[in-house]
Parts: sequence; C-alpha cells; structure tokens
Amino acid sequence: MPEVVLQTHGAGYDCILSLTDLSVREGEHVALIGPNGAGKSTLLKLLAGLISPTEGEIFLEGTLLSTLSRPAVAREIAWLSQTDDVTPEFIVEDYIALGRLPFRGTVQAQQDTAALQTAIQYFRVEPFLKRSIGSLSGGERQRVMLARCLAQTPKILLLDEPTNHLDFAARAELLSLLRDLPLTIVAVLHDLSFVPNFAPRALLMRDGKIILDGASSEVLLSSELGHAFGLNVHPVQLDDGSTTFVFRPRGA
Ligand SMILES: Nc1ncnc2c1ncn2[C@@H]1O[C@H](COP(=O)(O)OP(=O)(O)OP(=O)(O)O)[C@@H](O)[C@H]1O
Repeated sequence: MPEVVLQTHGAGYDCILSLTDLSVREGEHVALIGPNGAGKSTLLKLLAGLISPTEGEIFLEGTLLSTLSRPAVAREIAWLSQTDDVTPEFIVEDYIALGRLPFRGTVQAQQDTAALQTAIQYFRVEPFLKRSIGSLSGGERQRVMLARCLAQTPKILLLDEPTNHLDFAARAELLSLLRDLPLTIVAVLHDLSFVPNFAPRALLMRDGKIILDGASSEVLLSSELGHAFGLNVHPVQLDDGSTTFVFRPRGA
C-alpha cells in the first residue's frame, strides 16, 4: 500500500476547524467539497503549513510539519491559492520560474531547466511565455498558475478551487490534465459534477468538520451531502457507462 504522505492528528484551527484524523496516501487524488464557509481553504492552508494548527498535529511524510522550513515544505508541497493576487505586469515565464525558488542553493537546482520545461509543456503555456499575466484569459492564467506549481516538482499539490472562473470546457480540460498527474492531489472543487471523474475519494466538510470521507461516488449520493448543501442529488448514467450527477435545490 502507498505510504501516508500527509497526516493530521486531531488538528484544529481556532473555532474555524476541528478535525478528526486524516491520512492522505502517496498518489491519491482527493476532492475537498462542502458549502461556502465549511473550512475547506483553512484545512488546505493547514496541510500546506501556511498556518499552524491551534490544536493537534500535522505530519508531512512522518515529520512534524511545523519543524520544517518554508523552502523544505515548498520542495514537497505546491499550493494554489483560491485568490491569486499576482501583479498583472508579471511576465509568464518569470512567474513560472518562481516555482524553482525553493531549490536555490541546493543540488536539485541543477534540474531547474528540465523542471521548467516539463511544467511549461504539460500545461501548454509555451505560446504566452513572453506575455504578461494580466493579458491572459482565465483558462490560460490558471494553466500558468498550475505550471508554476508543477515547476516546484512537488510530491503533493494542494489546490484551492483550481477551476475558479473557468467555463465548462476549460474546467474539463484542466481537471483532465490534473487527473493524469501522478502526484498526490487534494483539491477544493465546487463543481461537484467533476468530482467522480477527477478524484476517487472525497472529503465532505461542513461547519469546520470533515463529516464524510469515502469513495466520491458514495459521498455524492449520501444524505449528508444533501444536508450540507441543501440539495437533492440525482445520478445520471451516461452513454459511455460513467455516471454524472445533477443537483437540484430541495423541493424542486
Ligand atoms: N483569518 C480568519 N479570521 C476569522 N475567520 C476566518 C479566518 N479565515 C477563515 N475564517 C472563517 O472561517 C470559516 C471557514 O473559512 P474557509 O475559507 O476555510 O471556508 P471555505 O469552505 O473554504 O469557504 P469557501 O467555499 O467560501 O471558499 C468562514 O466562516 C470564514 O469566514
């Protein structure tokens, strides 16, 4: 069985988050779902070591996260913020190169060129490397943000709403690129219809707690999901045998 790479032991954050134990194994793709204000971003920031738990402990590959330096964490974990506040004038290739900063002065810096090339090719951002971030469309911009994450050559990607502001086709394209990455990924997803295809496992959060942790198809059909969102969930079988989900307000 793959090793546990991220683990929380009763970690909480003020009155915003109180957690049961959570383990994420190497290579797992996990969707973090729940209504606004449930605590998804706070959990992701804790896992990324950007904020420290006010109770409990978080471990990265068996080491207490709080004992690791920022560059050491950044060599293992790349985090995509929900709100990117990148200066619009930033040139795309310079921005992606920021992903290599944690390796400055280490032997892994020898891989800078190869890592950047791989990230640029994977997220197909070559055509706008010389452009400014501010000139990109929403979909192009998100691919650039993710190329910066991939340039970090992380083991773990923590993504806060990676499909924010994207249209349906761009969401599908981006999530299929992410799905094919052989990395551990925990991603906050608001569009629940993409969850089964992207992540075999889903964590449902409500009121600062993980209330369900299981196979995404089961979590999406659970009565807890309906309660958390105030929705009815209807599975729809597609021609190719896969299942998608239609969500309707209760009573509709
Ligand atoms: N620094 C903070 N100080 C006070 N309250 C905070 C802080 N950060 C988050 N909160 C509150 O904690 C709750 C959880 O916030 P969080 O951003 O983690 O939720 P979320 O599930 O990611 O929400 P959304 O889906 O809207 O992004 C919210 O009520 C939020 O207002």
